[in-house]
Amino acid sequence: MTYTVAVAGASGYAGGEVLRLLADHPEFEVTTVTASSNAGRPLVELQPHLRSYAELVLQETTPEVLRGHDVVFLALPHGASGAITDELDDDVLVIDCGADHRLADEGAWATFYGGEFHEPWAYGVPELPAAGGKLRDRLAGARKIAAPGCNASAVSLAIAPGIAAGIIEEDIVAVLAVGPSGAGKNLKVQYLASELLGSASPYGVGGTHRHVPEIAQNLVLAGAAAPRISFTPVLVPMARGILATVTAPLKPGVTGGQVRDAWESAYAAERFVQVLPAGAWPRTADVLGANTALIGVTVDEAANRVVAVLALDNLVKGTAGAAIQSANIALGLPEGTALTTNGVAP
Ligand SMILES: NC(=O)C1=CN([C@@H]2O[C@H](COP(=O)(O)OP(=O)(O)OC[C@H]3O[C@@H](n4cnc5c(N)ncnc54)[C@H](OP(=O)(O)O)[C@@H]3O)[C@@H](O)[C@H]2O)C=CC1
Ligand SMILES: CC(=O)N[C@@H](CCC(=O)OP(=O)(O)O)C(=O)O
Repeated sequence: MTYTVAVAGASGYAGGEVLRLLADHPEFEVTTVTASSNAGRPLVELQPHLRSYAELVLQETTPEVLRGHDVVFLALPHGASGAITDELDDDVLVIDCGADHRLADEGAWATFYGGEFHEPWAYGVPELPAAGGKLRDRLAGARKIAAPGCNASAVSLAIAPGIAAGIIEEDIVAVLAVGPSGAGKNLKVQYLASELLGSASPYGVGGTHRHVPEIAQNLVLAGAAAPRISFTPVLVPMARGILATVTAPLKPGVTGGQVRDAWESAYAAERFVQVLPAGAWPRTADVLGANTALIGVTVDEAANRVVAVLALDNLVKGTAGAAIQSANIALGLPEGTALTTNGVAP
């Protein structure tokens, strides 16, 4: 069967990546692409690397334009999708790459985002441990899916095995090296090459970053009671990629062997989340363009902390790949359709 697909926000980074991956999807046919200020322009003017879509012209992002498709991917700024999703039919599969349908806690939404609150949807990180199973179970048959924040998925996937196994304290410290494409095609001065190159620049420091409540929500799903999360992202000069270093204290008596077992068993059956052999550490260069998250894990004996290091591509496993993987699950298609574990190197 062929599903007709609309991609809203197709002139942006996340929408562009959805399109790049969907070009290899045998069951999805993209018939409509939309934008805002760039509506009316040919898609390839904005996305010159997407040659297979040469015939498509960006339309306005309205419910009327998006209606009539089997699947709609929304890659709009947060706050812009809620009004549109309210107008689409219940049986249409909608995957929102923005934050509007991620949080269940209205208070957290008001604190970290503000504006109108929208109901939470099934969360698009299939491999996350949740209540003895995986979030994948909640995506099967879903028609409304919230794709994750890229930093939130990196931190959550890195540390959730320790929470699910009950072997770490709920006192998480995460420091991330992140590429500027996570911020979208943003014209802010801090994303200029002259500001980024040759520097590492922290932002969202001190518990203020919007992904803190999203990570907490994920870890509660994995079995935490009231996790404390210290989260510090650092912009570094690489176009895309996240390297998350996440640590937490071990509960008394927990051994290195138990840690390795917890991480390996959590992801043993997963194709897109892989735990590296002891002593091996992931690099962002190994996951660029791939839907893979790679994890290295060890115990720092002197500090009595587990140290998990995870690399993913913010635009693939952190957004567009997660969105497509989740859509595949929702429709009962092979989960990895149009997705690869192979990166682009060097
Ligand atoms: N970049 C990343 O790594 C990740 C992004 N996301 C999320 O994906 C979404 C898109 O992000 P990203 O692609 O990075 O952002 P971009 O800024 O690159 O793209 C934004 C897109 O939305 C369109 N747009 C802007 N304003 C409006 C509006 N008011 N109504 C409708 N469309 C509008 C733009 O159109 P035009 O070009 O015409 O202005 C463009 O197509 C965001 O919610 C983001 O948080 C999630 C995880 C990771
Ligand atoms: C470099 C940079 O600014 N990155 C973004 C990542 C955004 C993301 O993951 O998406 P959502 O906004 O949809 O949550 C940030 O840290 O906010």
